[in-house]
Amino acid sequence: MAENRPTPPEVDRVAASRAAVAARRARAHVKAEVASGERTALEVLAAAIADPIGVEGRLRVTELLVSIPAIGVTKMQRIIHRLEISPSKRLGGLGRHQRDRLRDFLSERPALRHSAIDSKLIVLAGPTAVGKGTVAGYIRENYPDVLLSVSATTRAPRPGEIEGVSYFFVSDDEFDGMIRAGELLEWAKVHNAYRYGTPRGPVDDAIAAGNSVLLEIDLQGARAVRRAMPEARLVFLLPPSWEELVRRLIGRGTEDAAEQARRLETAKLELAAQGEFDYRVINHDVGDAAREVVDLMEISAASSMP
Ligand SMILES: Nc1ncnc2c1ncn2[C@@H]1O[C@H](COP(=O)(O)OP(=O)(O)OP(=O)(O)O)[C@@H](O)[C@H]1O
Ligand SMILES: Nc1nc2c(ncn2[C@@H]2O[C@H](COP(=O)(O)O)[C@@H](O)[C@H]2O)c(=O)[nH]1
Repeated sequence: MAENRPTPPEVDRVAASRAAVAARRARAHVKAEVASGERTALEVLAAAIADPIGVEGRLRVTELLVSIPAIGVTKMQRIIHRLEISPSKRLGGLGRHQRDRLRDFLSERPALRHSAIDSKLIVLAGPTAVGKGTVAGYIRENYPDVLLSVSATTRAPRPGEIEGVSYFFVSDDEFDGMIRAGELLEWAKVHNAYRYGTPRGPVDDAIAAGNSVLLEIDLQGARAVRRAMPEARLVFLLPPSWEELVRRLIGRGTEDAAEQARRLETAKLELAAQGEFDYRVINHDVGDAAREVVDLMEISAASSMP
């Protein structure tokens, strides 16, 4: 059976592919150790410096960074750009200055060791014109530590609304594409009219980085988030009275009479569902309501106010 034996080049190829699999496993093991906190990224960097062609030395900088619980892909890309390190660089192949910059970065940021458990996801819902957008805007202006999710919508911009700040204004086809690509954490057709959805990426990144996130969405969206992320805290914003709600809707003047009537119909259903929420906040005064919502994230105003 000697003729069935692999010829020497084949033996080389088999051995090389086994070695590659073993090396990949070893690198995965190092990443798991960093992710679980068994080893710090600094310790891994030190091992790579001591042995540039060992397991740690073969690890890419990008792989090391995303193993750290507080760092998602977007944040990692920002970090390597700032440290002027190419995404293909392995730890063992870093130049002295790059190595020093990475070491300084890792040692100066103890907060990076915090896990996603520190983050808070707050969902702010409530009937039309209660002031959700106004309160969320106040939080964006005055509490910069809170990430305000920017939704995608198929409705047209209102005067003064800004693309990428108020919403991502997309066509029906683009919205379909986002759903198909799994880019939305939740989405709903609101007031039986247009579709609205929460882009998943920025929310995941913020939570992975230990930051707090606020979603200002409708009741259907709040229910969907509760199913997907049971740790989310659901806040229902209430008007001081029904009459005041109608006054705010009409006073805003952004909908015609038919749309106002449709929204008030939805509002009755939404008000009836307030018992499903973890907290209720009455929007008498915008600043007070915003503070109550932020307090639920346990972010101290002193550290958050500019
Ligand atoms: N505390 C408040 N006191 C008085 N007016 C308010 C208060 N909060 C918001 N408003 C006003 O109420 C109107 C509706 O507010 P806003 O557009 O923020 O509501 P919304 O809940 O986001 O509505 P929708 O769900 O329809 O988008 C706006 O004209 C806003 O200026
Ligand atoms: N389920 C979701 N609802 C959303 C989202 N973004 C906004 N909304 C809600 O839509 C209505 C109407 O908003 P408007 O700006 O047209 O007045 C309001 O209740 C919002 O809270 C979302 O991403 N998902």
